[in-house]
Amino acid sequence: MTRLFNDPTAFADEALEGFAAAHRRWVRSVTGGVVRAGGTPDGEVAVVVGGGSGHYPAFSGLVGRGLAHGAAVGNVFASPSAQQIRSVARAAHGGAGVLLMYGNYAGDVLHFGQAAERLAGEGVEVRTLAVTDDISSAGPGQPAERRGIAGDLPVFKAAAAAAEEGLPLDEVLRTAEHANARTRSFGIAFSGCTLPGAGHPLFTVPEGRMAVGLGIHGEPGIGEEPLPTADEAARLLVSTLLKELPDDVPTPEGARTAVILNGLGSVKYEELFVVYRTVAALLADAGVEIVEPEVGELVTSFDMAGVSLTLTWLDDRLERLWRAPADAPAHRKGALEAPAAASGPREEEADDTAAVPPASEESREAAATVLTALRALAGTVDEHVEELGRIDAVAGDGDHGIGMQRGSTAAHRAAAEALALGAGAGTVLTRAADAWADRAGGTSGALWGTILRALGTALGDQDAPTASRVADGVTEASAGVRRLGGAETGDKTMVDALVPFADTLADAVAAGEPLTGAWDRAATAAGSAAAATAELLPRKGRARPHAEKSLGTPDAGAHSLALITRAVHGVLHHDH
Ligand SMILES: Nc1ncnc2c1ncn2[C@@H]1O[C@H](COP(=O)(O)OP(=O)(O)O)[C@@H](O)[C@H]1O
Ligand SMILES: O=C(COP(=O)(O)O)[C@@H](O)CO
Repeated sequence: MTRLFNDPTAFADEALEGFAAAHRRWVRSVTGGVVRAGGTPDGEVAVVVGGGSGHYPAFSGLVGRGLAHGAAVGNVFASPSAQQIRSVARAAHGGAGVLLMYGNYAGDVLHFGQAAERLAGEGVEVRTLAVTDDISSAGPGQPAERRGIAGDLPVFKAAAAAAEEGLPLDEVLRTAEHANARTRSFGIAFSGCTLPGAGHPLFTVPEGRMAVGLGIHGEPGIGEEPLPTADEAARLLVSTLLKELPDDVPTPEGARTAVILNGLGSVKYEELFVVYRTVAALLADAGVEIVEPEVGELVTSFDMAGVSLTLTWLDDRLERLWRAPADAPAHRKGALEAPAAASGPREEEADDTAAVPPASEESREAAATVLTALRALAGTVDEHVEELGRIDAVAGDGDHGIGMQRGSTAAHRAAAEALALGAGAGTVLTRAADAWADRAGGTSGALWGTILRALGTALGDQDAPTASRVADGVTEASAGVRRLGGAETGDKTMVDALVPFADTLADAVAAGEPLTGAWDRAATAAGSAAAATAELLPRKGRARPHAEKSLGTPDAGAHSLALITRAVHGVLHHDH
């Protein structure tokens, strides 16, 4: 249960504010997150990490000398937006390039990827690395599909220590890739977590049972077994990880590992120590030498009761980096030398959103209808916020309602501001697109940003918004979402509703049907397709590791898209 909060939608922002106020010796707040208080030494590669809130000390608590140079911090269980990441990366950049590091979640991959593109376009040398240590999230043959959990710490640290040694960007990246390839985690859980403001946990584990193969977003485990003793838990964790050694570690005998026994939020330190006692003994029995173990909370999931074991199989180089001194709010070891010279805080950019491009009278009239449609969109999301969260919690992380609400509210507000400045339909939509992606983060933030932007580009600020321009915009939105997310129909994502929506609209408009009737037909197609996703097994996104659990429940993103298209039809219908 999360008891202490004000407005649940402000929880992440308020927590970050308090964190920064309490840790001024280490960090400085910037738009989108925090950077080291002392800045990045000139000429040093900056390691910028990030992810959703709800995982403290990941990610802000890992910013400090010997560890990350900055952290982009998203909403609860949602990736930070590309804009936040870009802002933190620019503030952390010490002139030698930036390595962006994050867990391998759909929203993170989309937003960090977009941020990397923007930074590169601005002349910042940038590389990305997604941590993939959780062996329960995909088989050994699909390492790139695995998600990042407590293995974040050793992989981030290897990269940051390599940066501190003065290595160039590509060497820092290679070091991070090597550390990631040699890091494996596995976990178990006894109860799920409750998001701020929610009345019940994202999942429950029956009395006397444990979930095996946990995620860090209260995702249910991939299996269930009887509740173990501490020794049995230790045996399960160790034996599972010893069965999957990295390719270049032929046997545990004589190997050396960094070991992390991580508490997920409500397992007591003493309980962790009781488990660690046996973990250490079992590893010793297998001939493994433990190097500087960590037992405590390093990547959490609110009040989830769970524990995970991480092993990073060391070679001489990785061992030196793991042992290197660090001084971050949540991870300190060794003694650091005097800091190298760092440039002062980099200026935040001025807000250039005031002026809008000139627009024709026709386009400004259309912009008023767009605003009404965005109001209806936000209204239907508000009305269904709990239902969307409930659907997402079946096999995902339960935040779809909250994310859509933050995004659609911000989009409506930005659109209203642009309209008041005299913007045309295209600019109103592109401002709404940016606001949605920037405020919401998460997978749906990136995808809805893409949808609104495609529509805005198709409508422009000069021409009349004809039915065929709208249909072209929706067709481009459908292509853009598939390009960005890599999902196709049948993967159980919003694409399953978006493609039939776009295709039906385009066909009806091409057949000469007026926009309102064509949209009606398309919204009906989206509704049926969204309902039919209940019978699909997810192949993308957060729900994938829990495929069977999601059978019988539609995809949250497909359902919200269908609700939105129907609400927008109400506006078109009313207008004509
Ligand atoms: N690769 C993808 N392409 C298109 N849509 C996706 C993809 N991955 C996930 N989704 C959609 O995103 C929805 C979840 O959105 P959101 O709650 O923002 O996710 P998260 O919490 O994982 O960031 C899913 O229900 C699905 O419709
Ligand atoms: O949830 C996180 C980011 O992934 P999404 O796919 O946006 O949910 C975050 O908590 C871990 O980085």
